[in-house]
Amino acid sequence: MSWVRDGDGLVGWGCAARLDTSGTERFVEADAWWQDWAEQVEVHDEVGLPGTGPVAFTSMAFAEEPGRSVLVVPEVLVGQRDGVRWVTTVGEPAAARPPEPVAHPGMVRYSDGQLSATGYRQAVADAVRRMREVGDLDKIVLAHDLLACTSDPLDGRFLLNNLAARYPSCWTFSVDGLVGATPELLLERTGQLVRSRVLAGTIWPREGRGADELAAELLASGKDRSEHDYAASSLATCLSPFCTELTVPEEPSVLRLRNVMHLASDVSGVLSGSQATLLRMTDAVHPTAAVGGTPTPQAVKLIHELEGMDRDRYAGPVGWVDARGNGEFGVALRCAQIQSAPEDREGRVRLFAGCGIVADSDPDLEVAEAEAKLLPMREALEGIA
Ligand SMILES: C=C(O[C@H]1C=CC=C(C(=O)O)[C@@H]1O)C(=O)O
Repeated sequence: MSWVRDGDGLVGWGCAARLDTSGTERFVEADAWWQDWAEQVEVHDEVGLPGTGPVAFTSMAFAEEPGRSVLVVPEVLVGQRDGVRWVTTVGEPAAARPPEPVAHPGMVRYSDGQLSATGYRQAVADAVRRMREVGDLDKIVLAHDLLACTSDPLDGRFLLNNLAARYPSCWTFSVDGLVGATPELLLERTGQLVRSRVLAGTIWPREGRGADELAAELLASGKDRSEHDYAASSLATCLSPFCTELTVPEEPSVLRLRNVMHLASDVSGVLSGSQATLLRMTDAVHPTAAVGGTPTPQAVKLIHELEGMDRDRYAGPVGWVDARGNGEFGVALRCAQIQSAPEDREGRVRLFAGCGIVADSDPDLEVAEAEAKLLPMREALEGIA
């Protein structure tokens, strides 16, 4: 299990406690379980920072149905934050074995997942037609998947090392086989402060175009600005009832990554005295219009109809919570679900990528954008340095 950004973060192993849950009440159940569990343990914490003491790595399903959500409390946790390092153990962990060396997964073969690129193009075209003809939807985020098989066993650490090296500003995560490097922070809580990095609106490298030129084009694109505004306002609307102050930038900035650039809004707030926990607040803001759409209920319903696939935990909240209520949740993007067991002779993994669609989206460009968003995971699998 891990959650690492720029070398800081948490890495855990072993399982001291675990909850599997699903359905509409998954966040409520997860929250109650974690609070109960944390109340019953005796904690000796000499460090007192966010992420010290017991921590539950968390990965929630995107949708109410189907989907499974999981919380895992590792037996051993190693943390680092601003030059401070710590180790947390829960109970009497089994004697540590020296870690196995990380092996290359060999050759990679790709095949269609539950929704092929052609099916995805059609789903986007259908959504655009519906937006233009019916007019009950302003934005929808549609995704598709891709299967990859590796000729040798697949070790999640191989992917994590590559992602963390190539995308240091992203949050590189691994929870129960869901591995990725997300640039999008759904919600971070540190004491009474909350923070979010909303992303929506994307441009990707094109022949003969410099980075500054691309960034300027993205900022000037009305289509991307409207995609972004829906996402930022969905987050702000759902978060503001919990806050006495909430600051949303008037204009987005550009986040530059090696595969894509995004319009970004860094939102920050101060919580009111309410007892809302991070998991309850996450329940309130998920799914933002960066992964759902506007209005949310119509968009989520149409996602199910048009994609016809199970997103599982892709685009759901992923991260960690500690026993004091601090924690970080990213949006599980640029990720893959490892389906093979570590002892399997071949690896099997399901990759995901999606795009925000508005009435003037072009289905061919959305297919190309999803390709660009699949690159980090494909290159990590192929071991491209
Ligand atoms: C849904 C994804 O990206 C979201 C986050 C950033 C930009 C997005 C966009 O421009 O469409 C998406 O809203 C994904 O990477 O699968």
